Amino acid sequence: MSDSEEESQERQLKIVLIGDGAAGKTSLASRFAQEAFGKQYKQTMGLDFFLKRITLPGNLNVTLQVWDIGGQTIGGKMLDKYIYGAQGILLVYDITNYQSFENLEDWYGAVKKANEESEVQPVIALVGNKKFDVTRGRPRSSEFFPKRALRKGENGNGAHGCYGCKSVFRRRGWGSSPIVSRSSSLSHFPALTREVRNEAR
Ligand SMILES: Nc1nc2c(ncn2[C@@H]2O[C@H](COP(=O)(O)OP(=O)(O)OP(=O)(O)O)[C@@H](O)[C@H]2O)c(=O)[nH]1
Repeated sequence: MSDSEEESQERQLKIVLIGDGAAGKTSLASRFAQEAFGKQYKQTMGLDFFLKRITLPGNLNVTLQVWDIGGQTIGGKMLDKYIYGAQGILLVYDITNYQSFENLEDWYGAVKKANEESEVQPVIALVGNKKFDVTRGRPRSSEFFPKRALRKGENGNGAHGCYGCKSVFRRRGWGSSPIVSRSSSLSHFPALTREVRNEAR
Protein backbone atom coordinates (compact mmCIF):
# COMPACT_ATOMS: atom_id res chain seq x y z
CA MET A 1 0.00 0.00 0.00
CA SER A 2 1.36 3.43 -0.88
CA ASP A 3 1.88 6.07 1.80
CA SER A 4 -0.97 8.16 0.49
CA GLU A 5 -3.37 5.18 0.46
CA GLU A 6 -2.42 4.36 4.00
CA GLU A 7 -2.88 7.96 5.01
CA SER A 8 -6.32 8.26 3.48
CA GLN A 9 -7.46 5.02 5.18
CA GLU A 10 -6.14 6.23 8.48
CA ARG A 11 -8.08 9.41 8.18
CA GLN A 12 -11.49 7.85 7.55
CA LEU A 13 -13.25 7.01 10.77
CA LYS A 14 -16.48 5.16 11.30
CA ILE A 15 -18.69 6.73 13.97
CA VAL A 16 -21.92 4.96 14.87
CA LEU A 17 -24.92 6.55 16.58
CA ILE A 18 -27.16 4.18 18.51
CA GLY A 19 -29.92 4.53 21.07
CA ASP A 20 -33.68 4.33 21.33
CA GLY A 21 -36.04 5.43 18.60
CA ALA A 22 -36.75 9.19 18.69
CA ALA A 23 -33.75 9.89 20.95
CA GLY A 24 -32.57 12.33 18.29
CA LYS A 25 -29.80 10.45 16.46
CA THR A 26 -30.82 11.52 12.96
CA SER A 27 -31.21 15.09 14.15
CA LEU A 28 -27.71 15.07 15.61
CA ALA A 29 -26.20 13.52 12.52
CA SER A 30 -27.95 15.80 10.06
CA ARG A 31 -27.20 18.93 12.08
CA PHE A 32 -23.58 17.91 12.16
CA ALA A 33 -23.18 16.79 8.56
CA GLN A 34 -25.69 18.97 6.73
CA GLU A 35 -26.38 21.78 9.16
CA ALA A 36 -30.07 20.90 8.95
CA PHE A 37 -32.60 20.13 11.66
CA GLY A 38 -36.06 18.65 11.03
CA LYS A 39 -38.76 19.13 13.65
CA GLN A 40 -40.79 16.37 12.06
CA TYR A 41 -40.00 12.89 13.34
CA LYS A 42 -39.28 10.41 10.56
CA GLN A 43 -38.26 7.00 11.82
CA THR A 44 -34.98 5.69 10.41
CA MET A 45 -35.56 2.34 8.76
CA GLY A 46 -32.35 0.37 9.18
CA LEU A 47 -29.68 2.98 8.79
CA ASP A 48 -28.77 6.33 7.30
CA PHE A 49 -25.34 7.35 6.35
CA PHE A 50 -23.57 10.73 6.43
CA LEU A 51 -20.07 11.81 5.44
CA LYS A 52 -18.38 14.86 6.86
CA ARG A 53 -14.85 16.12 6.64
CA ILE A 54 -13.54 17.86 9.72
CA THR A 55 -10.27 19.53 10.57
CA LEU A 56 -8.77 18.81 13.95
CA PRO A 57 -6.23 21.05 15.66
CA GLY A 58 -2.88 20.71 13.95
CA ASN A 59 -4.59 20.99 10.56
CA LEU A 60 -5.42 17.33 10.49
CA ASN A 61 -8.22 16.44 8.09
CA VAL A 62 -10.42 13.50 8.99
CA THR A 63 -13.44 12.20 7.11
CA LEU A 64 -16.11 10.87 9.39
CA GLN A 65 -18.49 8.22 8.16
CA VAL A 66 -21.45 8.74 10.43
CA TRP A 67 -23.71 5.71 10.65
CA ASP A 68 -27.10 6.67 12.03
CA ILE A 69 -28.74 3.46 13.16
CA GLY A 70 -32.54 3.28 13.54
CA GLY A 71 -33.72 2.61 17.10
CA GLN A 72 -35.87 -0.27 15.91
CA THR A 73 -32.80 -2.32 15.00
CA ILE A 74 -32.24 -3.35 18.63
CA GLY A 75 -32.47 -7.11 18.84
CA GLY A 76 -32.37 -7.37 15.03
CA LYS A 77 -29.95 -9.41 12.95
CA MET A 78 -28.22 -6.49 11.28
CA LEU A 79 -27.22 -4.48 14.33
CA ASP A 80 -23.94 -6.36 14.88
CA LYS A 81 -22.93 -5.68 11.31
CA TYR A 82 -23.73 -1.99 11.53
CA ILE A 83 -21.68 -1.59 14.69
CA TYR A 84 -18.76 -3.79 13.68
CA GLY A 85 -15.60 -1.88 12.76
CA ALA A 86 -16.68 1.40 14.33
CA GLN A 87 -13.88 3.36 15.93
CA GLY A 88 -16.30 5.59 17.81
CA ILE A 89 -19.79 5.06 19.21
CA LEU A 90 -22.21 7.71 20.40
CA LEU A 91 -24.73 6.18 22.81
CA VAL A 92 -27.61 8.62 22.51
CA TYR A 93 -30.52 9.03 24.90
CA ASP A 94 -33.25 11.59 25.34
CA ILE A 95 -32.91 13.52 28.60
CA THR A 96 -36.68 13.87 28.81
CA ASN A 97 -37.19 10.13 28.60
CA TYR A 98 -35.61 8.17 31.41
CA GLN A 99 -36.38 4.83 29.78
CA SER A 100 -34.18 5.78 26.84
CA PHE A 101 -31.31 6.04 29.32
CA GLU A 102 -32.11 2.71 30.96
CA ASN A 103 -32.22 1.06 27.55
CA LEU A 104 -28.63 2.10 26.86
CA GLU A 105 -27.73 -1.01 28.80
CA ASP A 106 -29.02 -3.05 25.84
CA TRP A 107 -27.33 -0.83 23.30
CA TYR A 108 -24.07 -1.08 25.17
CA GLY A 109 -24.50 -4.86 25.24
CA ALA A 110 -24.88 -4.82 21.45
CA VAL A 111 -21.61 -2.90 21.11
CA LYS A 112 -19.81 -5.42 23.32
CA LYS A 113 -21.25 -8.33 21.36
CA ALA A 114 -20.38 -6.88 17.97
CA ASN A 115 -16.79 -6.40 19.15
CA GLU A 116 -16.24 -9.51 21.24
CA GLU A 117 -13.65 -10.82 18.84
CA SER A 118 -12.01 -7.52 18.02
CA GLU A 119 -8.68 -6.59 19.49
CA VAL A 120 -9.41 -2.90 19.34
CA GLN A 121 -12.52 -1.64 21.08
CA PRO A 122 -14.34 1.50 19.97
CA VAL A 123 -14.28 4.67 22.01
CA ILE A 124 -17.73 5.22 23.46
CA ALA A 125 -19.39 8.46 24.47
CA LEU A 126 -22.68 9.09 26.19
CA VAL A 127 -24.89 11.80 24.75
CA GLY A 128 -27.89 13.20 26.59
CA ASN A 129 -29.86 14.77 23.78
CA LYS A 130 -32.74 17.30 23.63
CA LYS A 131 -31.13 19.79 25.95
CA PHE A 132 -32.79 22.39 23.80
CA ASP A 133 -36.54 22.73 23.91
CA VAL A 134 -37.41 23.36 20.28
CA THR A 135 -41.03 24.31 20.94
CA ARG A 136 -40.08 26.99 23.47
CA GLY A 137 -36.94 28.04 21.63
CA ARG A 138 -34.71 27.78 24.72
CA PRO A 139 -32.66 25.26 26.69
CA ARG A 140 -34.54 23.05 29.12
CA SER A 141 -34.43 23.93 32.79
CA SER A 142 -31.67 22.54 34.96
CA GLU A 143 -33.95 19.90 36.48
CA PHE A 144 -33.11 17.78 33.47
CA PHE A 145 -29.40 17.93 34.09
CA PRO A 146 -26.67 16.08 35.91
CA LYS A 147 -26.82 14.79 39.43
CA ARG A 148 -30.16 16.13 40.55
CA ALA A 149 -31.91 14.63 37.57
CA LEU A 150 -30.00 11.37 37.88
CA ARG A 151 -31.29 10.94 41.43
CA LYS A 152 -34.80 11.81 40.36
CA GLY A 153 -34.64 9.43 37.45
CA GLU A 154 -33.40 6.57 39.53
CA ASN A 155 -36.30 7.08 41.90
CA GLY A 156 -38.48 6.59 38.89
CA ASN A 157 -40.18 9.96 38.98
CA GLY A 158 -38.34 12.21 36.63
CA ALA A 159 -36.15 12.64 33.64
CA HIS A 160 -32.53 11.77 33.81
CA GLY A 161 -29.92 14.08 32.42
CA CYS A 162 -26.51 12.78 33.31
CA TYR A 163 -24.51 13.87 30.38
CA GLY A 164 -21.28 12.17 29.51
CA CYS A 165 -20.78 11.13 33.13
CA LYS A 166 -17.83 8.90 33.85
CA SER A 167 -19.51 7.80 37.06
CA VAL A 168 -22.45 6.42 35.10
CA PHE A 169 -20.15 4.17 33.14
CA ARG A 170 -18.33 3.03 36.24
CA ARG A 171 -21.46 2.36 38.21
CA ARG A 172 -23.05 0.39 35.43
CA GLY A 173 -19.94 -1.67 34.90
CA TRP A 174 -19.62 -0.31 31.41
CA GLY A 175 -15.86 -0.13 31.70
CA SER A 176 -13.66 2.89 31.65
CA SER A 177 -13.98 3.99 28.06
CA PRO A 178 -13.02 7.61 27.65
CA ILE A 179 -16.12 9.72 27.68
CA VAL A 180 -16.52 12.99 25.91
CA SER A 181 -17.05 15.60 28.57
CA ARG A 182 -20.08 17.81 28.91
CA SER A 183 -20.36 19.95 25.84
CA SER A 184 -22.82 20.93 23.17
CA SER A 185 -24.05 17.96 21.19
CA LEU A 186 -22.31 18.72 17.94
CA SER A 187 -18.92 19.04 19.55
CA HIS A 188 -19.19 15.35 20.42
CA PHE A 189 -18.13 14.48 16.93
CA PRO A 190 -14.72 16.20 16.90
CA ALA A 191 -14.21 15.36 20.58
CA LEU A 192 -14.83 11.67 19.92
CA THR A 193 -12.59 11.79 16.88
CA ARG A 194 -9.77 13.21 18.97
CA GLU A 195 -10.25 10.42 21.52
CA VAL A 196 -10.17 7.78 18.79
CA ARG A 197 -6.95 9.19 17.45
CA ASN A 198 -5.41 9.39 20.91
CA GLU A 199 -6.30 5.75 21.57
CA ALA A 200 -4.73 4.70 18.29
CA ARG A 201 -1.36 6.24 19.20
N1 LIG B 1 -36.63 19.48 21.61
C1 LIG B 1 -35.77 18.79 20.89
N2 LIG B 1 -36.24 17.89 20.01
C2 LIG B 1 -35.35 17.19 19.31
C3 LIG B 1 -33.95 17.35 19.47
N3 LIG B 1 -33.32 16.48 18.66
C4 LIG B 1 -34.29 15.81 18.02
N4 LIG B 1 -35.52 16.23 18.38
C5 LIG B 1 -36.83 15.76 17.88
O1 LIG B 1 -37.02 14.41 18.29
C6 LIG B 1 -37.71 13.68 17.28
C7 LIG B 1 -36.92 12.42 16.95
O2 LIG B 1 -35.68 12.78 16.38
P1 LIG B 1 -34.84 11.82 15.41
O3 LIG B 1 -33.54 12.50 15.20
O4 LIG B 1 -35.62 11.45 14.22
O5 LIG B 1 -34.69 10.53 16.35
P2 LIG B 1 -33.88 9.17 16.05
O6 LIG B 1 -33.13 8.84 17.30
O7 LIG B 1 -33.08 9.29 14.82
O8 LIG B 1 -35.08 8.14 15.87
P3 LIG B 1 -35.11 6.70 15.11
O9 LIG B 1 -34.96 6.98 13.65
O10 LIG B 1 -36.47 6.15 15.44
O11 LIG B 1 -34.03 5.86 15.67
C8 LIG B 1 -37.87 14.63 16.10
O12 LIG B 1 -39.18 15.16 16.14
C9 LIG B 1 -36.85 15.73 16.34
O13 LIG B 1 -37.26 16.98 15.81
C10 LIG B 1 -33.49 18.32 20.42
O14 LIG B 1 -32.30 18.52 20.64
N5 LIG B 1 -34.46 19.01 21.09
